[in-house]
Amino acid sequence: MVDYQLSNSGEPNATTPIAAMDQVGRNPLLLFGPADDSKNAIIPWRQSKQIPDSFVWPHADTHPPSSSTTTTTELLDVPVVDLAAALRDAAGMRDAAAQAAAACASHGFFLVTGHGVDPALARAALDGAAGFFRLPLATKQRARRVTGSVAGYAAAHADRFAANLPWKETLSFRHHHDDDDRDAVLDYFTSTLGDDFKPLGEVYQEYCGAMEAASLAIMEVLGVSLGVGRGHYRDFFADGSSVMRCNYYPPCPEPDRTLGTGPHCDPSALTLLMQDGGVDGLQVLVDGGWRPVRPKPDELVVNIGDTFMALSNGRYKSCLHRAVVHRERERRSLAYFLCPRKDRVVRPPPSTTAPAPRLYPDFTWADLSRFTQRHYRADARTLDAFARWLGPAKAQEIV
Ligand SMILES: C=C1C[C@]23C[C@H]1CC[C@H]2[C@]1(C)CCC[C@@](C)(C(=O)O)[C@H]1[C@@H]3C(=O)O
Ligand SMILES: O=C(O)CCC(=O)C(=O)O
Ligand SMILES: [Fe+2]
Repeated sequence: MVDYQLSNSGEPNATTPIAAMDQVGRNPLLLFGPADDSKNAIIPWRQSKQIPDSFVWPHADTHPPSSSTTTTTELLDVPVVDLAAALRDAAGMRDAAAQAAAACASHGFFLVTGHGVDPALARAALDGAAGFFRLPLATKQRARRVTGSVAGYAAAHADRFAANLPWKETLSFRHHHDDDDRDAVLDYFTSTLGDDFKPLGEVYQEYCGAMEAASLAIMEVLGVSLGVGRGHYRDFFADGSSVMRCNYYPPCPEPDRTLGTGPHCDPSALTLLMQDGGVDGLQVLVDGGWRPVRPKPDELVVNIGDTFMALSNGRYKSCLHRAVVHRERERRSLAYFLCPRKDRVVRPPPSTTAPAPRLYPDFTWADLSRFTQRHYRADARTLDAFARWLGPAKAQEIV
């Protein structure tokens, strides 16, 4: 357990994380110095009153807009799975598995409580993201994402796409166990951003560990719910190569014409999402309508992704979701994308396929990750497009 009390590293300025001392002695706040929007103003898309054309999304994707008062934007009554109860005894596991099964078979998402993530750690991770995105662009660019890699800082993905740009900045990094690297996240922060970012790297190293532990516990529940036992999926993901992403959605002058994240299914297996302080943004497509999801502060949002849909032979649905933005309010979220080790073969256990036919060919996470980083922008149809991309030879294997 790291102490979130950060040490002062040199003169405080807008690029240097500094400690937030408090009387209690364990204040998780990370402060990066005063917000200085003049430094961020060099991000051209945040300057004018009208959004640039490249940020305008098709009507079909933005409709109904976030400001709409139609009934489709009513909050959803989402099942809440108590993870602590599931791990405590057989009755708790039975209840959790039944709730998860119903949610995953219909729209692919549910909420989780009892996940064991220290609230101070969660606060430090959320505040750390707030501080990072307030930094001058030049500092954030030290971690600039390079083509083909999922890791790095990206402003609107403008380096990758020419149209339908998302109104967001992101910082992503891998959480993996390759070569027994126990501190992959921490090493990423110090090697890309510099030693001043060690405290922030420590926070995210520990946060990723907590997210992984919660994800593996959820995998036990999903294994029970699909009748393949607690260990099947848990073991499959135990040495995973996951991705953590901090999302920042700035206020937007025309929120109804753009999106923070367009309609998509996550290509990964499972997503654990934490949203910051009371600003709605995540919407899930249920029965043809976009429905906002507003968890309580101690709840995580869990989405099934394409890789788990394949691992359950389509019995569990990859969740179709999007994130809307606001005129006055900024919003942050933290997403932990659970992924298998890169070379693991994604193949559903036999009991999920018989008598149903196999729906997707065998693939590795390395292949699907490459597909989304180099060939196809993940959307609502990634898995089908990927199966076609793998080619007829692969398709024949599944008949
Ligand atoms: C493997 C990944 C690709 C994306 C990041 C992770 C998991 C989710 C994917 C993404 C968020 C789905 C929507 C489109 C995307 C381009 C985005 O808006 O960021 C996707 C990510 C990506 O390719 O960077
Ligand atoms: O910010 C959100 O609420 C959702 C983000 C998301 O869907 C993603 O990063 O994949
Ligand atoms: Fe997503």
